[in-house]
Amino acid sequence: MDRSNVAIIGAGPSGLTMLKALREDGFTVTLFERRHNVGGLWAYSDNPTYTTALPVTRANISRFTCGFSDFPIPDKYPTYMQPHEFQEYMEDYAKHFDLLRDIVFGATLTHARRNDDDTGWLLDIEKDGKTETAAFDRVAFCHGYQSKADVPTFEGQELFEGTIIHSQAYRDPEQFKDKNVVVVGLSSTAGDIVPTLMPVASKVYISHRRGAIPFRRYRNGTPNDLGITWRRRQLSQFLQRHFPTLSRRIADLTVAFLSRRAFGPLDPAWRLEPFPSITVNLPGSFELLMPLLQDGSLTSLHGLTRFTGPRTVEFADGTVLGDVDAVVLCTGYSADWSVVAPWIETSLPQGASVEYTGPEMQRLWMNLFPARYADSAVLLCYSAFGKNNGFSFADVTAWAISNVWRGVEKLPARDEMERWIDEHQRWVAEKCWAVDDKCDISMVRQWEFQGWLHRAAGTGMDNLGWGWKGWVFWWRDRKMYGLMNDGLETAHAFRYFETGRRRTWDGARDAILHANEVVQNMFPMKEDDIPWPPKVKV
Ligand SMILES: Cc1cc2nc3c(=O)[nH]c(=O)nc-3n(C[C@H](O)[C@H](O)[C@H](O)COP(=O)(O)OP(=O)(O)OC[C@H]3O[C@@H](n4cnc5c(N)ncnc54)[C@H](O)[C@@H]3O)c2cc1C
Repeated sequence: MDRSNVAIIGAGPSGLTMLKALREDGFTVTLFERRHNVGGLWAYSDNPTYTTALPVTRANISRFTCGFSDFPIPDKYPTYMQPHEFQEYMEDYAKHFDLLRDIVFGATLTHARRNDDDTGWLLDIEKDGKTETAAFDRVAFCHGYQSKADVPTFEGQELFEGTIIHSQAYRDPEQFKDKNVVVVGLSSTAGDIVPTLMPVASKVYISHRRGAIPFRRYRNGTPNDLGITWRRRQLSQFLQRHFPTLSRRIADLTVAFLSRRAFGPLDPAWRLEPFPSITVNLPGSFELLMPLLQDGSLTSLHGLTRFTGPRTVEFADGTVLGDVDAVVLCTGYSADWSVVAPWIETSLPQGASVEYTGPEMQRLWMNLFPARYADSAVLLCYSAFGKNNGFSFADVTAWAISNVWRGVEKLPARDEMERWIDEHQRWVAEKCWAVDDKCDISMVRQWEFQGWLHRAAGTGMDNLGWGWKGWVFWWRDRKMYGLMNDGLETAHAFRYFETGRRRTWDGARDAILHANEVVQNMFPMKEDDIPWPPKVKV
């Protein structure tokens, strides 16, 4: 195969599935990972510059819908997995498919550039203190869309003599023993960190500019994500496409209703409301944080505006705290573009009907391919908000990319991709900025993205549901038709539909049946039997 020598950066779920898919399709692949193990941010690291899930973090989707497509998550794991369990699962996945032989651990990509005749890539890889340059035909950048800490700067920050750290560097609450701590940002990360601070710190405040949707993992004794089926997903995409305002309204009202029902009345003093729109902001995992607001031990404050002295902090409503020892910034992450900075193109949206004041956006077709180098580079660090569940998204994306590079799936011409990017950026600006001024700019139009993804990947899932081929499948295998459309949305479905196709996995049917059976036997649980969180006060 021509141009078959591919480098992959990062051994998280995206990089692992990319390695597997490309190797199966005949590419020669080398994966560079700066950590010493697989698992991405689920592999705990002490390095304060690496994003890491904390031991207290729990997955926000259940194990039934988030695994790899041909490697079921074993029943020994809890419904909502912990980081070390995900890491172990990925380790087992890598061993099972013999992926480790193509991975170079402890190897950091510092710089990627085109070679002199513009036919391939030169990668500077640092390992054991030495940097060497390696040449590749193609590169898949899977180094994480949450690899860089978003660190705001505040007026008067230089006056402050306490500690200011970003959540990326937060590991041990003991450093905050007996301190007064302000946590900035009301996010899932704050939802993880605040409860670890409470037992050791003297006083903890949470400062936030806007509300947030509190998310509870179980509803009526059943994991929330089990309510999402392939058919409902398609219906929601249809509504989003043809009736965007109505669909946003329905989604927001439903979420507001469910959040209030899950946590009881929300005190205005917590300032969780007004909720941001779920269509541009994900809900927060606050199950451990909510009881702290409810019993008054955690105080909600307006957005932090400036520092005015060695320990003095001022907030948007004029509140001043004069005894602050530390500020923990839970202000989010973005992709680290520094390694690709010299050649990745960025731009501001042009011609949008709203004033866009956000950052420049990377110019990527489908949030994946730089139009100029679509045949030799892909960046999985821009995510696709509202994507398929968990790791199966990485799986399906890897198949689509491999098909493109094998020449099985054709991409549009470059100028068409550029036009799509212009229009996409306008859409993001209008969708986000009309609703909120801080939202995930990695969104894609799901009806368009999912259609392309599944067609390009050859899963056959784009034909399920109401389409003609879906009815043929209904005729052929009614039980599976029902389970794949209206049952659990398992990753294995992506390997079943087009029996006999390249990606079909013989174990898919049994895995789908088994997962549906387990779920039916396990749920709904009685309120007292729900294992996580330990107890929710309502
Ligand atoms: C705290 C937290 C909780 C989350 N919870 C969930 C959840 O519950 N469910 C869910 O689906 N998603 C969750 N996510 C999203 C998470 O990003 C994905 O689950 C997933 O880890 C993304 O996979 P990835 O392979 O794209 O990136 P990552 O997991 O970030 O992996 C990227 C890898 O690239 C390596 N790398 C980075 N730069 C370089 C370099 N220059 N050279 C070499 N290697 C490099 C990193 O060391 C890392 O191993 C969470 C994210 C965070 C931060």
